[in-house]
Amino acid sequence: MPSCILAIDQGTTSSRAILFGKDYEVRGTAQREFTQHFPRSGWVEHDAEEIWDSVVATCREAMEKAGVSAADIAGIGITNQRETVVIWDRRTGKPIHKAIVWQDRRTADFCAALKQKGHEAEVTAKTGLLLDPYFSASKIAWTLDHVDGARAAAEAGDLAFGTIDSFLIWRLTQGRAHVTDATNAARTLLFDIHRGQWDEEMLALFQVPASLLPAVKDSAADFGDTAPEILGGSIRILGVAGDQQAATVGQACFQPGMLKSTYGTGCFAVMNTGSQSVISRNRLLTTIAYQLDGKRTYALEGSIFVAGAAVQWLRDGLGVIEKASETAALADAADDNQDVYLVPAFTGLGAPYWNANARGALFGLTRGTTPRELARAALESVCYQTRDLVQAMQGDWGKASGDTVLRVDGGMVASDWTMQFLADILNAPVDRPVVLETTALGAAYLAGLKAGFYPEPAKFAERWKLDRRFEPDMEEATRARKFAGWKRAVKATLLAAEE
Ligand SMILES: Nc1ncnc2c1ncn2[C@@H]1O[C@H](COP(=O)(O)OP(=O)(O)O)[C@@H](O)[C@H]1O
Ligand SMILES: O=P(O)(O)OC[C@H](O)CO
Repeated sequence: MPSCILAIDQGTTSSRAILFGKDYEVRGTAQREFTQHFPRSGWVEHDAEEIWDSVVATCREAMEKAGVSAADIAGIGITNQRETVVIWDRRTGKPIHKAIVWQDRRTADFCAALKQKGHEAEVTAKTGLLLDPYFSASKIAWTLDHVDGARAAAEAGDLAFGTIDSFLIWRLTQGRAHVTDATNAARTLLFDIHRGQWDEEMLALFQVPASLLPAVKDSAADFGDTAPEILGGSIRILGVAGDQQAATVGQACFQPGMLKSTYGTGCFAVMNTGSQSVISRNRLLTTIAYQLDGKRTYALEGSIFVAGAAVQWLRDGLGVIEKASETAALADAADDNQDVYLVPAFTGLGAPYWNANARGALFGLTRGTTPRELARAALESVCYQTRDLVQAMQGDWGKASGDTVLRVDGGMVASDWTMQFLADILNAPVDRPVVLETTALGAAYLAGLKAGFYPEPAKFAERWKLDRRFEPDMEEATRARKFAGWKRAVKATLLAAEE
């Protein structure tokens, strides 16, 4: 009898494999970071081969640690960094270019030109997204136009496009399945989220041949079987969702109005809006939260490109910390009389500003500014950005106001300091669950649901357990002053990005 589900969480900075048992307990886990390539300002690439190696290695390691074999695994759930583009040759399975990562802004001009021609309204109406380089379509077009012979090969049907889930499934099934799920398709700018189909007009607009595209399935579906030699036996792939959607599932945000925010490299707030696809008036995205039995559940999403990445910058760029966890002590010791703001627009600004040309800025520096104030500014910037998103959501969805409770997860929520400041600046409670690996859990749940290993959503929701609730504890005047300072800093950053 199978005793667990294997979740593959292929994130922006690392790949993880986690085995979950019948009671959602973690039976084995492995994690591997991989190389980030920054070939030019605003460009971010990954080596899809390195990603593949990291995924296989972590799966094998987690299985070994848990002492399980392929026969013990009821199914695999895959969750992934979204939008990132891999294009490979169907004949060899080899990528034709490095993966262009969601953070990459190289197609900013291409998107701006389409916007200028007035295409954004139709794009948003169909896809729920905006004309921004964040999403896959312009990155696919770029690859086809910059790799020798790629466009001709695509037109001849020799190439395949996929987000990371799709690429991994292709490799795991040794080319037998070219598939994705609706949540990942919904991030490409090529998918009509209302009809649940690839859209001819979007394909024409972005000059993407239909022959490149994977088949789109439910989030809990039969995605193919792994080739036996990879994990020591064939395992069924039964769940797939983009990582933010998987976290929404993992946090059991199944009711309309429920809101989660995940703090990894970036930060993504997703609110379930049920069967209703709410079109935002505040520059949020409309997306698919999950699709089960052909039925789509929609969500509003606010996407911030830099959250934990600001902490990584303190560590790797400035070298002022050695470990991410040092930021809390530094922030605690920061000088209260210095109002230092970091606007971490390293790869532009996401929701609700959507400015691909903006670049990061620091405000309020004095001779007395030290790494302490920088660390505090980095942590605070993540919280200010969340408040921007929550306010935008409240504007779009009245019910999320007042008694909003935010369910948080992701690597950065280990920071109590950040979570307290988040509650303070939102003036709302912040709930951190016991299980922080909600992304992987969500993917495991989808696979387990399909396998009949896990029960229906309502039962799954009952197991959600609170680790700690952070209650707001800041004077209104302080909150207002600090947030007004943030707004001024953003305004100045946007001004500096104007030509
Ligand atoms: N204690 C901490 N304080 C602040 N930031 C942290 C802490 N622990 C981890 N982080 C940040 O969280 C991020 C890692 O989160 P994770 O969910 O693993 O990201 P991803 O899935 O995007 O790779 C890193 O950017 C790291 O800097
Ligand atoms: O890898 P993460 O957790 O930062 O998530 C990346 C998002 O899916 C990008 O849209």
